[in-house]
Amino acid sequence: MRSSCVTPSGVTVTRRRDSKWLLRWLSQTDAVKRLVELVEGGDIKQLARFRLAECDSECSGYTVGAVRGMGEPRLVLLFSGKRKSGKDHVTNSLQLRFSSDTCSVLRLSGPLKEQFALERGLDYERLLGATGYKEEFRADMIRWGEEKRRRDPGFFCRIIVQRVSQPVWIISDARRKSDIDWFRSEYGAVLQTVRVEASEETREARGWVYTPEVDDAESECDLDQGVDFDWIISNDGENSSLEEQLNKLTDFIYSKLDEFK
Ligand SMILES: Nc1ncnc2c1ncn2[C@@H]1O[C@H](COP(=O)(O)OP(=O)(O)O)[C@@H](O)[C@H]1O
Ligand SMILES: C[C@@](O)(CCOP(=O)(O)OP(=O)(O)O)CC(=O)O
Repeated sequence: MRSSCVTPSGVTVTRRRDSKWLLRWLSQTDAVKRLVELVEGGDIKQLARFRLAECDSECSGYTVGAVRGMGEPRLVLLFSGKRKSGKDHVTNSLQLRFSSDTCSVLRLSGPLKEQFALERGLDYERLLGATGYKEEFRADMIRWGEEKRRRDPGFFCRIIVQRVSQPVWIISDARRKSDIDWFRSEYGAVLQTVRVEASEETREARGWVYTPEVDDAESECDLDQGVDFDWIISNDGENSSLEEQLNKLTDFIYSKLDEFK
């Protein structure tokens, strides 16, 4: 679509530099109504890939955010790594390099922990943290999640991709080949796999203690072999080395975003 156009009925639609759309219209209700008409009428076909998100008043117009569900991600980075390798640290650091409109971190373990906490009367927030609380319940959570995945391998994958509005998705915690297979089948054209690695010494220094039924289970080992990762991040040494590796990944992300400008 051109960066700006006026529809036959006089609505100016402008694509802003941050890829949002500015609708110059008089009221939010009218803007929504008009947007639906435009999309349904095929007036501005490209707008069909977007839906109205939060409307904020700006120059008496309204912004329209790109929203997944109707839009597709431009890049999906699927991270994996053993526990305490630094998946959360690395994915959070990467996200901080982008605006919250651009990049979202999605966790497969999120809905798993939420539902598990509900069923067992546990503290969901504490399960999200990197403390001993999560470790106390990890083996049980693994078993619980495996049961769900056995019946439906895409169960958690489908939940986390709902209603994501950003064009860049960072999935922080693929653990099984079935996770990679699911994302490959849904988003193969824009998928990049990223492995975070750290030595056992480093992981121990971060609190890792070998635990049978966890560290020898599929959850930790399924991706040890048989996957040709697109990116490998070594998260052992100096933070400057991590920064350098993240710089390369960041450049790659921007290059993918640029392709759509
Ligand atoms: N490069 C790093 N620099 C400093 N602390 C790190 C680094 N990588 C990981 N950590 C810390 O190590 C711990 C485990 O990392 P985390 O990202 O939670 O690992 P994972 O998600 O793979 O289990 C966390 O306390 C985290 O802050
Ligand atoms: C039951 C789990 O989802 C728990 C995962 O919790 P986190 O993703 O918080 O774990 P680490 O970051 O590796 O420490 C594992 C699974 O098998 O699905």
